[in-house]
Amino acid sequence: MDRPRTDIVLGLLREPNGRVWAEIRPDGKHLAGLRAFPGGKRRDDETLRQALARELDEEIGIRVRRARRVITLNWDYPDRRLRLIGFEVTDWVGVPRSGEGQALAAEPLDRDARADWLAAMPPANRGLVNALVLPRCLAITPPVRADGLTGWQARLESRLHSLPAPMLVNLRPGPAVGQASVPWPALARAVLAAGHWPVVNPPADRSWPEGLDPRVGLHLNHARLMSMSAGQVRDWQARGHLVTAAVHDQATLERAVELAADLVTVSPVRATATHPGARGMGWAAFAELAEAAAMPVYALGGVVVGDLPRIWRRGGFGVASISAFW
Ligand SMILES: Nc1nc2c([nH]c(=O)n2[C@@H]2O[C@H](COP(=O)(O)OP(=O)(O)OP(=O)(O)O)[C@@H](O)[C@H]2O)c(=O)[nH]1
Repeated sequence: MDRPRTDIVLGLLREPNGRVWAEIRPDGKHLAGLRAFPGGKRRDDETLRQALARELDEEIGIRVRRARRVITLNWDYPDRRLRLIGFEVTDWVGVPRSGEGQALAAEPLDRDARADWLAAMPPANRGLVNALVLPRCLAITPPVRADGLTGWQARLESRLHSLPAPMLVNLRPGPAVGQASVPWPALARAVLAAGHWPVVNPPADRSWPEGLDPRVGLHLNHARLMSMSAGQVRDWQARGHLVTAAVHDQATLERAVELAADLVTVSPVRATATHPGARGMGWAAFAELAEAAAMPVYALGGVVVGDLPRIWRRGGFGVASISAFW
């Protein structure tokens, strides 16, 4: 039988100016020399929040006043099986200071600083960093209609300015238009100019991100998720691209975890008008997939922004939709 997981509570302390506190793991400890969030093991007699309060008091001398759980992820090291529980802490008493001799500093963390943080932290922390920078809403564009790409692009550009920024915007003109005719760089620029975070579907030749703005994310649909090599995905991520993936079941989730996708959509949660005939998996199945994920999970399929509290209760992170946003 698998060894039980050890719960690790982590404080993601965010200052009002957007800086986030992190320490350098001290010599002699697991992951020594890497940047890490303050926190540690939950004791058997503690709740998660009690453990968070104790760890942050002991380690950096602060008293937590407001914290919300933003992500939980399972991570296996060769010698230990962990469950990392990240709490975003936005109000506390005291100034964080090193209580255990570790270097401690608050650094900016936003979309542009994301890649530097990921490079400095252990791979396990990718999901935690992403949970601090990703918007909760992912708007997927509807496909091109009878009026063609020009009408679609005009509708997109006008809508972008009325969507509350920032959002993730997944550009999907759909199969009716040839990849070659889609003006991807111009579309991505329009999304960026409106303050959002563009995500595109790379064509099959896979060499495409050459020269692409690193702020543009790349989406792996089912076919790409199953065929893409981990090395290719790592290469995109090393250039700063966010990599998103479509998950429908345990097998596709395992593949997304293997490729270390930055976020996944899980669908269809409910039956939707855009995919007639597809039955929703329901919230219990969604929760099971969210629990096994190592990255932020967006519910997709018949969900709306008002479902966010329900999504959070089931271990999800955000909401993805076509019809809720267009
Ligand atoms: N504090 C902290 N630990 C992390 C992070 N990411 C991550 O994988 N871990 C792992 O989570 C565990 C944290 O537990 P800990 O800090 O109480 O454990 P430790 O090994 O330092 O102390 P120990 O000597 O009591 O075993 C370690 O195995 C650590 O490598 C992180 O961002 N912060």
